[in-house]
Amino acid sequence: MDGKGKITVRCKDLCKTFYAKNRKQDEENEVIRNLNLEVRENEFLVLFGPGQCGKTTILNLMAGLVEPTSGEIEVNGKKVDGPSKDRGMVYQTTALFPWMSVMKNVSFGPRMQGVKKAEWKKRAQYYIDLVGLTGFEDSYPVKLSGGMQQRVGIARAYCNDPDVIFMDEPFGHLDAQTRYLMEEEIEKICSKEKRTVIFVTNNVEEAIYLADRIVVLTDMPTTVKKEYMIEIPRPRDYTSKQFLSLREEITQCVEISGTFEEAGHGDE
Ligand SMILES: Nc1ncnc2c1ncn2[C@@H]1O[C@H](COP(=O)(O)OP(=O)(O)OP(=O)(O)O)[C@@H](O)[C@H]1O
Repeated sequence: MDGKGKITVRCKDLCKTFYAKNRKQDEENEVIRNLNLEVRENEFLVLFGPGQCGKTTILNLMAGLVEPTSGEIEVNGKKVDGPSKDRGMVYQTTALFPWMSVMKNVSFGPRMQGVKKAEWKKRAQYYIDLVGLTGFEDSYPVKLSGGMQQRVGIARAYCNDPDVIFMDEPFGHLDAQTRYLMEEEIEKICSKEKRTVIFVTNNVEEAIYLADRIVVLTDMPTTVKKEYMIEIPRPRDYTSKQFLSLREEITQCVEISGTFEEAGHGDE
């Protein structure tokens, strides 16, 4: 990244408070406070922060699934005011349609838009091949491993041809081995199919392995704490000196946020 280029996503003074009514009183949960963020075209941006700081809420706001309390979000210069096919989502649990084959799951978006069969089949096959699932077109999700299901979820997001893809801890439920494999896979896919990706993870190694830039978030109410441009050449070596020293620095940056001190006094 050279810091130039078109901005795909812009969050300006973004705030989100959830209000819940309980029997005794109205409760407020201020999750995001004045978050400012710009994400450039084809950038792989990782949101990294303490547990429960509001990472998923930020993605949901950008995806138009949740409304901000104040502030604005723009995608390609257009105000976000609801979900759109220009914004794809890959979830932690795959959220596939269990009654649909891999082909039908991947092609779901184009089919819903009325794209002709020959075209959606071609497009879906391209992404099925890209994620390494050639031969599994007619399989159903239940027959696939967790890693394979995530591949379907990724192919489905790409097949809709979005401008930006949000990935919410997509490998969080996978075993360590599969997770490493998927990190390599997603890197290959992203270098072949350039897209703006905003990726949430709690795993510092995953963040450094994948990111062009890591945005470290504060505790709740969350905002940007610090940003790191990751300029280590790809594919990255988890054991290199540069990787390890960055891991140390970013881990400390998150720990200093006070999560752990507060956790110690949680029951007082
Ligand atoms: N729809 C909602 N209604 C009320 N509160 C919500 C809602 N969605 C999220 N929250 C609250 O927002 C806070 C942040 O949750 P969120 O899931 O965004 O954090 P996170 O950083 O993604 O968590 P994790 O580290 O577990 O992935 C939590 O206190 C949660 O209870």
